[in-house]
Amino acid sequence: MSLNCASLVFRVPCILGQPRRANTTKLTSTSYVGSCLSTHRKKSHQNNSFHIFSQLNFNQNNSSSSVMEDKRNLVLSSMEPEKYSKELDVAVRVVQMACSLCQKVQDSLISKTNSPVHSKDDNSPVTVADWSVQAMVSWILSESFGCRNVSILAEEDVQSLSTADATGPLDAVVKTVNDCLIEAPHFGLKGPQVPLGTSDVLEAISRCNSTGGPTGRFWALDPVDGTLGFVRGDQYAVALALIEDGEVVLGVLGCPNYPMKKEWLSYHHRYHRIISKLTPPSSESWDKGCVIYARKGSGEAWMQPLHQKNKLLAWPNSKKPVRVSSIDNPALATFCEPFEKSNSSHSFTAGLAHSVGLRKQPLRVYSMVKYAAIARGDAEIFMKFARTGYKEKIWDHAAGVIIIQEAGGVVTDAGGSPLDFSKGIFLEGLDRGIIACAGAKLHEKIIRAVDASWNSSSL
Ligand SMILES: Nc1ncnc2c1ncn2[C@@H]1O[C@H](COP(=O)(O)OS(=O)(=O)O)[C@@H](OP(=O)(O)O)[C@H]1O
Repeated sequence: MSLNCASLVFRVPCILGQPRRANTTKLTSTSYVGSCLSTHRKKSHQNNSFHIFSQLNFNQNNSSSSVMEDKRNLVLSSMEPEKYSKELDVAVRVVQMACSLCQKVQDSLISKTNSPVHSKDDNSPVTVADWSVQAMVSWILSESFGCRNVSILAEEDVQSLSTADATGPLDAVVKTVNDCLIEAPHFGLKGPQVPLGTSDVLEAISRCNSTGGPTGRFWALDPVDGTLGFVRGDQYAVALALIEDGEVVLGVLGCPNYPMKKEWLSYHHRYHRIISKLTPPSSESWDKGCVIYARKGSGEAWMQPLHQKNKLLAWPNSKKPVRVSSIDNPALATFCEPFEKSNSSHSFTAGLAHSVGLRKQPLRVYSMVKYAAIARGDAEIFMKFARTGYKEKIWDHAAGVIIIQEAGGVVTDAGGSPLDFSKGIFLEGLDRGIIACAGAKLHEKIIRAVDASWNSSSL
């Protein structure tokens, strides 16, 4: 694995870990501004330390040896790579690989040469891509950090794939995983020396058996988020987050069909495909798809284009910063919500939208691409109100939440409390729904409207 360290050598450690907010704390505009200020302070700290480093070099010849030793120690301690830099490097590369894998499977699904759609016990469609991404990510993370150091909580379980009537899908998964891993060097990662066998693939999937919790470190993976969008040829995402002691510290979101023209988000992806076929390829290689990522406490979120076939992944050279929109006028704001009304009450959000003065039609998009849209500044609000009794899973939100927060936005439950990733697989204690906004002003308006509508309905 070639870790890109060039940019790290002269950088000082970024102070991670903002003070943990108690789960009962409501997020207000003041706490939001507070988090922006702490980010600013961290940046000043970085600049100061860089200054100290230059100063020490300049004075070196005039110093006594013991003073020089002290200074050298000071410099060495400030040259430590940023925390989680290797984890972020590997996570971005492996999500790039996963996007490439998914694109191939989705293309074959659309061309109908074979049909990789299968049914899980709960009748939701699950694809070869789900299992293959999970196996591939699990294998790469284990190789990069050592099996014993990697704990993964992921969506797919191995049982349905290892039964006798699943030999067709299993063979397809093994082939898909190996076809993907052979490309690992293009992504700056090391693949296996010999192709993985069936038992290796099953083992990689079954290794993702973490149950999360408040202590220790684990990865949360949704191999293909928005399965319905995926099988319909529309939006979906690959989501990978690193959670440490109950806090999300890294988030990486691959969005292979994210259109570069934001208006196209509201069109069915079929339209994008037809137009792409009708128009000759332009010199603009970045026409759709991106990987977005953020590290806790950095105050920054980034996106990069999808890896180009047969090229070496140029990362982080190709990254661009993303920032939430500055629109705080509800009449100009775009709000997104789940595509399926069974996943979120469209009528309730329509009422809320009306009461806070949102005027635009809702943008219904599958998967965590909605989080990406807020982080990139293409939409201002995301609301999800699942039916009573449904428990949100952490892999459906962890990566998106940290990316929006570091891009300058606010994410809470509908009562204004932060989402709690420390309670295992589910977002326990979630109050009614999830609200993500580009800014504190819009967020407060929506929280107030939710409260008002709840109170009036209980009268
Ligand atoms: N009943 C119900 N209510 C709420 N949420 C549910 C429900 N059932 C499933 N899920 C989870 O929602 C994930 C898809 O959420 P989205 O916001 O992407 O919805 S939608 O696909 O746009 O309709 C979906 O993710 P995937 O399974 O990865 O597709 C599920 O984790």
